[in-house]
Amino acid sequence: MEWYEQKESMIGDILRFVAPGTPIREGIENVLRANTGGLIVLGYNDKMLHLVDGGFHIQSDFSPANLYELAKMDGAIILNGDGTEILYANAQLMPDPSIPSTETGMRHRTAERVAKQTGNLVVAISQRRNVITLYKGSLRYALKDIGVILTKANQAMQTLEKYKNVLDQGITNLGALEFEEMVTFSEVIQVIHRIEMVLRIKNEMLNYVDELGTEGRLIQLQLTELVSNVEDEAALLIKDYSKRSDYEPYYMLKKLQEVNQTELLDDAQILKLLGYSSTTKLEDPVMPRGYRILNRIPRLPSLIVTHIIDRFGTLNEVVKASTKELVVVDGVGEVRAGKIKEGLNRIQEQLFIDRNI
Ligand SMILES: Nc1ncnc2c1ncn2[C@@H]1O[C@H](COP(=O)(O)OP(=O)(O)OP(=O)(O)O)[C@@H](O)[C@H]1O
Repeated sequence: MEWYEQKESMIGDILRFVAPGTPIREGIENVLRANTGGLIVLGYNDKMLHLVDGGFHIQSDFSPANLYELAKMDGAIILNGDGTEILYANAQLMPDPSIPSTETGMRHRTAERVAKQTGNLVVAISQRRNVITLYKGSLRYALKDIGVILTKANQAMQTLEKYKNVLDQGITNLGALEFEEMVTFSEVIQVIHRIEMVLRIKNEMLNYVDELGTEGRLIQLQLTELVSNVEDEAALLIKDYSKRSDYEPYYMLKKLQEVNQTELLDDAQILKLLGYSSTTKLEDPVMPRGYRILNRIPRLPSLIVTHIIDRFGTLNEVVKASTKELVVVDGVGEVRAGKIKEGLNRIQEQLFIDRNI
């Protein structure tokens, strides 16, 4: 995993752990409302042992109400790693003061240092500023107000819908051109750009969904409905046009998204990833293998699609093939060959109706 993926997945784990609907979050919200402030450490391991001073040993089951009561005392509360037990309260934490901290207040400085020193999740609930800050290792994350995230998530959803429509139209247009043998790299790359845009917003939304917990269920449903097939479609597109046999399509999709994380997409980079040389021009023609279109034929198993493409090489050769020629392929009999021809005709007709170029 790349560092930012690790970071992303760690943030995701943490956000799910403290998401609305969990007992931990309910406890934290209680402390926030009570205006007492709080410092909560999750996990009591060897590293913690050395930096805890004083406090009461409690050893009780975690409940939001217990947390609330204990937060009235000064000092830190220490829970077990999964937050099901309260181990200590009123503890003084003494992390290594030489660990750098960007925080100003003592509570937050301590939280940041303890997180860095122990790797545990530490939650600081500010008394004066009404904010919850999470620390784990060197990660810092300020939880936002649920209303604010909901608004952002809904805005992102609208943007996503727009981009998804644009992508769908691009895919339709590309399909129509494929049947006409008129595809150039330019159209392929345009569709890849659009896929990247959609996936980028989708990833942003997944963070909101994590952070919203039970409050985000509706958004999660909408998100799944809207983009669940985008990655599969993208993988087929890559299989249609990639020249590389060393990359598996989903791996390549990830690679494309990595480029996306750090810099803006660049046509030449995409061409290179797809295995084309630097002399390839955008206006050069290119033939699809046919994975995308053939996979749309009802009840045609993808293994047979692969056999067909192995035999014919490109979509256009498949389209031109007679029923007799199709029957030669492993797993294709008379009936199936007829269905393939019929399916291709129907898909082509529909694409020609839906295209807008
Ligand atoms: N080392 C520590 N161990 C345990 N608790 C601490 C430690 N340092 C500070 N606290 C707790 O934090 C409280 C507030 O400290 P301080 O005002 O300096 O923090 P802060 O980061 O500015 O937080 P806030 O925004 O809540 O004021 C202290 O009263 C104490 O309960």
